[in-house]
Amino acid sequence: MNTHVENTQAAGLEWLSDRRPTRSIAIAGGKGGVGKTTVAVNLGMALAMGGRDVLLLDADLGMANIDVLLGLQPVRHLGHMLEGACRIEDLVLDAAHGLKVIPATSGTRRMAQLPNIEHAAVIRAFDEYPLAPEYLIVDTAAGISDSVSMFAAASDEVVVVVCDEPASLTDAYALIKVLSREFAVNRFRIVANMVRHAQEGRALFEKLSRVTSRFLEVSLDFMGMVPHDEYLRQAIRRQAAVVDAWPSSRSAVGFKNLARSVDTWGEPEPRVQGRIGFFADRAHLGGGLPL
Ligand SMILES: Nc1ncnc2c1ncn2[C@@H]1O[C@H](COP(=O)(O)OP(=O)(O)OP(=O)(O)O)[C@@H](O)[C@H]1O
Repeated sequence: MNTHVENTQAAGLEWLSDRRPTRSIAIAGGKGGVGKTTVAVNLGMALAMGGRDVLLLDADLGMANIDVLLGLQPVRHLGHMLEGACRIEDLVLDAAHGLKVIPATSGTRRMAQLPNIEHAAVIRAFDEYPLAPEYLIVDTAAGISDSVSMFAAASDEVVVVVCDEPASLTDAYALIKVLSREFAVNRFRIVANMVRHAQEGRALFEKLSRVTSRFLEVSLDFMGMVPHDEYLRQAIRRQAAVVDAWPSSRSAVGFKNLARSVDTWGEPEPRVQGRIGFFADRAHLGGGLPL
């Protein structure tokens, strides 16, 4: 049996169909610590275990930690590419199940405070990326800095992670407001993380929806929820994604459901004219997605 089929069956993710054109998905949240990186890593890994070709970009520049979470040892990071020392494809690391990772760096003030022209250079670098993945998952930083806004606005989809804390909802609202008013992003997918029971996830989504529908011209879709799960911490200690280390745990099941939902999304919204985007030069990929 080939590895691709084995991975899919082992993960209980038999949704596979034909190869997809590239879709970029930013994972954001406003507030720190709501689980953006956890969602990015496990969603990426679940899709990879389902046989999808996934590239995970650590865009939490300056406080990056995807490499640590997945036990990878980067030699170079995005800073080296910006200095012209290497190309974007030279940064790619191989994680389990074929998941590919582009690391950033941690503890570097220059990377945390890049000017917008360099954020744009990171996004444009993907135009030259030789093998377009089916999914590019972009883990963004906390807050509503220019970096977060630019990476989110450059993606086909924006996933907003929330949890049951008042500051999480107010920060998620602030992020959605900035992205809609200043960057014309008008569709958001909401993930409720660390939920204690199913009603809590829905209730969080509905609370956020009520406020956005009153004050903003945006559409919010409930993407799903991930339970609070101690196995996640154990997976972190093992430097592995929980979907890989404990595929039957509560959180792993939640992440796999998120991955299934991603794989059923329809066409992305057409890109706003003139805005830079990941894989904007997609004509050569034959994907036929609107630019
Ligand atoms: N569903 C969950 N169950 C239990 N713990 C979780 C869950 N999701 C995230 N965590 C834990 O919460 C902490 C914060 O998660 P994470 O680093 O993914 O958040 P973040 O939003 O990316 O943070 P930052 O804003 O600092 O980048 C981590 O210790 C993580 O293991």
